[in-house]
Amino acid sequence: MTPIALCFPLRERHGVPEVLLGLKKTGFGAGRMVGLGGHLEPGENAAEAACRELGEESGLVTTPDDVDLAGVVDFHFPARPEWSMATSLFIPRRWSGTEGETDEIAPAWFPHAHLPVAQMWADAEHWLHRMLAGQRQHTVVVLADDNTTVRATWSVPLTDRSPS
Ligand SMILES: Nc1[nH]c(=O)nc2c1ncn2[C@H]1C[C@H](O)[C@@H](COP(=O)(O)OP(=O)(O)OP(=O)(O)O)O1
Repeated sequence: MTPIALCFPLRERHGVPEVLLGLKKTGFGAGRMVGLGGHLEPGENAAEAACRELGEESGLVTTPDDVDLAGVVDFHFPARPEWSMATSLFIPRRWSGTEGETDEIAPAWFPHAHLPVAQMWADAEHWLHRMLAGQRQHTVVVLADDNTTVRATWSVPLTDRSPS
């Protein structure tokens, strides 16, 4: 399983909670709306990677001391095992800067109640809403052989012993 770290800035606009996602323009999952983030670099932990990737993909700046682990999702692609990922989800408590589009991704804010589900991976509904509701869970997603639809998924509360 390749370790991946994602970072989900949250804000409130006119009393409506919003999350920052990004339209992926290149690489794995191009054309989909995803969490900002990516692979860990050698020597990096997941929180460090989440902060670095947030900066590279959106321009927002935060630090590992300012992010909280909000969940873990394992994406299993049995038909393409090399795509399988162990994903740590982080929510930053604070950040600086203004988000902007990069060559890789176009960030955009979405109200929690109006996530762009049609543009997202089909499994996102199984874990993203719960994470946004404050539930810290370890979710396992098994993709079907089309590498797109969901064959199975389950979640357990995140414990200190869950991988991150
Ligand atoms: N089943 C799935 N459900 C989901 O919601 N997001 C998924 C997913 N499978 C992959 N992703 C997302 C998470 C992350 O945003 C992205 C994979 O990480 P990366 O952006 O790192 O990939 P790339 O190879 O394009 O980029 P680099 O890490 O910069 O090399 O795909």
